[in-house]
Amino acid sequence: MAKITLSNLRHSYLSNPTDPQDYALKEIDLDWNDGGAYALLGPSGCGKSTLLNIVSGLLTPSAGRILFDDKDVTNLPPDQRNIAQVFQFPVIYDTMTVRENLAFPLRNRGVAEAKIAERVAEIATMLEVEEMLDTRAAHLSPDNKQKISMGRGLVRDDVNVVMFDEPLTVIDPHLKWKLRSKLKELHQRVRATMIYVTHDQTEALTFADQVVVMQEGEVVQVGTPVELFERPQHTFVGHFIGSPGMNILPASVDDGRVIFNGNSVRVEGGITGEGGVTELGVRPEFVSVSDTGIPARVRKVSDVGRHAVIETMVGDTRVRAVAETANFEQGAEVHLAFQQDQTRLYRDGWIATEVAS
Ligand SMILES: Nc1ncnc2c1ncn2[C@@H]1O[C@H](COP(=O)(O)OP(=O)(O)OP(=O)(O)O)[C@@H](O)[C@H]1O
Repeated sequence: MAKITLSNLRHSYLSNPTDPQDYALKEIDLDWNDGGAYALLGPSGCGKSTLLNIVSGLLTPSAGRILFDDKDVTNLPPDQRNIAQVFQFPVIYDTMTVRENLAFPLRNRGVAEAKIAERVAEIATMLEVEEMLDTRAAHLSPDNKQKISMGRGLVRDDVNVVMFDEPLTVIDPHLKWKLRSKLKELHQRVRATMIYVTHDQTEALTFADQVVVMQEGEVVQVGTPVELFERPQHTFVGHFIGSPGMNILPASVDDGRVIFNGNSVRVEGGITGEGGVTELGVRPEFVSVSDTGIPARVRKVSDVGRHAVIETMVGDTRVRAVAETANFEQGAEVHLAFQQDQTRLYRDGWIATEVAS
């Protein structure tokens, strides 16, 4: 397995790009460590597939370099990069048995039969598909087909990286969580460098130790699931991660004080930078409905099981709070309190407060 470095990477599908908007990837600098579990997370069109195709060698970037273990592979074709890929739809041979399918990538490279048998048995045990080994792939359910497709991606132990491109798309929702946790377990066992591409936050946060969040061709944050939740570096991350996402509220800064709808709000620490569009960010989990604080009116209450989401209006701005009970009347006049150490200021989307020391 290898460490992967993306250095000053940019890509445009246009022949004469001039504007930043002409680039599908704007400027990417990333290090993926040997043996790490990474996710590339972002909405449709943010550049995930472009980045994946550059790593696999299907696409040559307009600028920048890709290194595997510090060796420049930017101009190497895909077959010389030694990468395993698992796609959205299962790639298996229907006429072969599961055993033959799993053995295929090894047989193709002339691996000795004894070693193939050993490795196929190992992967089959990990995937819990031993009893299917002699079944023809055509007879498998879609989720089992995708499991075997994953097995084919994992069976070689000499690849630089295993890349998963939205691998759970075809899986029934009630089976998704099973395969999701299976993949996490597989990573812990094989310790290969793995990159998992998805637009689904749950899949990314379950699988990865480090999540790379992308928006409009840019990386907006690289962090652990906890870091992305607790301290979004950009309002996009706050909004995109969490359910419901972070409250992003229009605010102004007046003589060092942050004002939201005429109310002074205390933020986590010192304010940095100047100018720009200023907004407050506070997750619903850190907003409480209380007797004192910012006056608000309850608009809607949704009981979502273990807790309730209280949607309130502060003037014309919607603010959501997570509460233990759904015991609030629609239209009721209430007050909101923001937990100070979880309340941040953003300027032009980027975080502009420091953690209090
Ligand atoms: N072959 C292409 N030619 C021109 N533009 C392209 C091409 N492929 C992608 N793009 C554009 O590049 C940008 C990034 O697309 P990309 O497919 O990498 O995003 P994505 O995050 O993988 O989205 P999705 O999940 O929908 O595949 C988009 O604006 C897209 O329209």
